[in-house]
Amino acid sequence: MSAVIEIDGLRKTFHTLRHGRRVAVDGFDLLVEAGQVHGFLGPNGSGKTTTLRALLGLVRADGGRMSVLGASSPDRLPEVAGRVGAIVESPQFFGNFTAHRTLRLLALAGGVPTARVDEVLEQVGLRDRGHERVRGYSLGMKQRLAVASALLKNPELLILDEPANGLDPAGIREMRDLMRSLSAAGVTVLLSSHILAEIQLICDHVTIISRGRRVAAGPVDEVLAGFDQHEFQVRVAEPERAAELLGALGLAVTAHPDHLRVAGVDDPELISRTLGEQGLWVHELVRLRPDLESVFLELTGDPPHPALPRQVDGSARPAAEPDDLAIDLDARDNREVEA
Ligand SMILES: Nc1ncnc2c1ncn2[C@@H]1O[C@H](COP(=O)(O)OP(=O)(O)OP(=O)(O)O)[C@@H](O)[C@H]1O
Repeated sequence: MSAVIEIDGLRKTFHTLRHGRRVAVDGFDLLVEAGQVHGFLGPNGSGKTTTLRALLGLVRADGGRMSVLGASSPDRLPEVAGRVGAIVESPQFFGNFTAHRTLRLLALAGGVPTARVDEVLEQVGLRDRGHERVRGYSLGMKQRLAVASALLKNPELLILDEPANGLDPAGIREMRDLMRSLSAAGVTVLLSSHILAEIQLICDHVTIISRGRRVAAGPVDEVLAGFDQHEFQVRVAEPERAAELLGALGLAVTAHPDHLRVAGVDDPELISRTLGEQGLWVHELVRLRPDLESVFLELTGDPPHPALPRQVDGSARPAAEPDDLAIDLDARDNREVEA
């Protein structure tokens, strides 16, 4: 498989007036191959947005090498820009415009045939609502409109920063279905998120970042398998006796109010046979598989906490920290103080 995104040893440090030096990304590596739906997972402030911005030439890196679709970034980025759709900064839409008009204007500005507008509206499931004003859209619909705008160029690679952030369960489901259909259509997707269950549902590969560093990477199943404790939940009539019997086999048994957890088991038959031979009948035996949540906690030591929604219309932007407000470090205005 060919590499679509390669990041090798990326470093970026910001300098703020109050806090001084802030290392945002610290020797970070990322490899995204063609056809992947790749999750870029990390807690708030771990460096996801900074990485994506550096990759897309929106902020200057201090070190490391990056390439997108084989072109080194940022110097040769213009050569491949037409093949990449990205939503890293929250796009602002005019509430008075319809989605159709919004996309038509973007298509005209970008030299894209306007026939593409209906296609992308169809692709993101907004075709029936395309002639309504954006003002009346739900957050999920605005997110889909943002994705539609990134799809206008028919990109081979789609980069999305927190596309599911702030969405309700129905919106998250819609976003998941959209990502799946894009992937089926051959688009490589890199999406950042701190919604672990989402990554698990949407993505086939994942890279986990913590404090600016990669802490795990690989196929989602493999990353999870590395954390499998071979653990089972057991419900049985006499849990104390059962715990003794299983403990005597060298298994790690922990008692919970209405069940036992038994770790270190390769074959669950060992549990049912051992207990059955002693007349203890198992009435529930469930394999406990690790989910990304527990992997994430173990790797980062930092529970993900729900961020404020990063809305695509900018109406509910997260409050900036007071020191950031004072010197306005928003890189989009090129007023950040770089290392
Ligand atoms: N323009 C800036 N000026 C100063 N510090 C910044 C700037 N942008 C990011 N940082 C700092 O760099 C670190 C990484 O931030 P970044 O936004 O990349 O994290 P993130 O993983 O995208 O977080 P979130 O999930 O909250 O968006 C944080 O400590 C952040 O405060």
